[in-house]
Amino acid sequence: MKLRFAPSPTGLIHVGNARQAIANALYARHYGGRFLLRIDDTDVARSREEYVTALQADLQWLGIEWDEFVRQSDRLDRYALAIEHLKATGRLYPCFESEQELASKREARIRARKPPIYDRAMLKLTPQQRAQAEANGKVPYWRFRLSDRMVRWDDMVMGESRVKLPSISDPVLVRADGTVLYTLASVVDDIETGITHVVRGEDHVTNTGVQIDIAVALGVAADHFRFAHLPLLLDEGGGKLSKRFDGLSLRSLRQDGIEPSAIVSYLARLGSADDPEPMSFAEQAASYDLSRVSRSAARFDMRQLLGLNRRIMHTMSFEEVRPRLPEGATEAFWLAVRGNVDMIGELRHWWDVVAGSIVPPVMEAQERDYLLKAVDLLPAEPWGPETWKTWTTALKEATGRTGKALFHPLRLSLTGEEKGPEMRDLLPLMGYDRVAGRLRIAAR
Ligand SMILES: Nc1ncnc2c1ncn2[C@@H]1O[C@H](COP(=O)(O)OP(=O)(O)OP(=O)(O)O)[C@@H](O)[C@H]1O
Repeated sequence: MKLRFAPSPTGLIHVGNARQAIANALYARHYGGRFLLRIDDTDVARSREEYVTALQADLQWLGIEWDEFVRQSDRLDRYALAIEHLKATGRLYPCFESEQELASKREARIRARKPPIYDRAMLKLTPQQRAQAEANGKVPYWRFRLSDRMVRWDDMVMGESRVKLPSISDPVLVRADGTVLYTLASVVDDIETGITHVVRGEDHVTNTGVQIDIAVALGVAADHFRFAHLPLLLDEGGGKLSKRFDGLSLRSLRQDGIEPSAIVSYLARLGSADDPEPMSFAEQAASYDLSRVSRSAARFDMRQLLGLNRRIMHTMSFEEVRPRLPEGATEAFWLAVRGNVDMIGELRHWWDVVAGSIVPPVMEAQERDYLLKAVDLLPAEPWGPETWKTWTTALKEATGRTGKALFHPLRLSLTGEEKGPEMRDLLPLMGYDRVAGRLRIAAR
């Protein structure tokens, strides 16, 4: 068994792409198969080397390892051989129509209430007409003559699937400049690199019909590959994700401080019958089941991802996170805050709360005396976990305040936040001078 993830290096990969990478890698690991990373860079105008580097780094960050690596741009000679074969067997035919001619033919067909597919006019070209076109300086591009049949396959996610080839235009597989299109390159690669299972997005369903036909023309059986098409992942507003908009790229989630295992755990189970659970890659692989993925589109839910992230962070040791903590942050700080933040990015603020400075909150005038009293009653250092209790008990006795009236003005003055980690843990980290100073500022 061998699977592959085949992104085009045309932008930073997003959570939708990552969902496919994860599905392929987990399925391969689950069955002890191999996993190949293929860079689909036949579109020279849009492919960029920096995105190849970025996507490898992003996948490695997720914990995805590949057994083999190939690039389509290194395999052009293989495609040339396949092109020769398809020409020799009459499946590729030269075309000379311009974009404009094709557009007006399409309009004419729509007006005549016919499906706007290519009319195969060039199939009827005589050798003389072709020679004439070439003598006039025209260079052909090449279309693949699709079979007149229905292609069927048993999709591992979508179930019984079919594509009616006669209702699709014969696809262009070779451009006039001789470059190959993805549709052909992908089939040649899948055959020659020994891919057995093609797991990809639902946007490829029609492609699959065409590619099965091409694969058969290249000499393999119609059921040579098993296919799984996962529904596309939509953004929170129900829109399509794109490599061109950075919003849900792995890079931006990483910069926000989301844990890679939260992303893998979330995407592995998204749209499936099983709730996402924080697990390592190996644990995910052990329980991975493609047949439990739903056929309907899944929507990315940031709150669910953050919920998982929070659970994962809660169990992380100081040693694990140390390199990503603000400079100088101690283990006591990590233990105090880790259960109260959704992502590492939020720690900067809490470090400023205990060791730096914060924007002073605006307090109600009637809290003034209370806050000054709180300064008076601050216990002398050294402070420990019991200091908060000792202090607030003394304040309660001196002022008669209880509950929210007792605690809330203190938390707000000292942290600038309504909620957050336990004050019991934060107070000793802040120290007498910072606490007294903040209370005095808040009382102004
Ligand atoms: N929103 C999405 N949800 C799930 N899978 C997706 C989504 N968008 C793309 N994919 C899948 O990601 C894989 C990599 O494809 P590809 O690199 O062509 O992505 P793409 O985002 O469609 O790229 P481009 O925008 O450059 O065409 C394919 O299996 C594709 O089906």
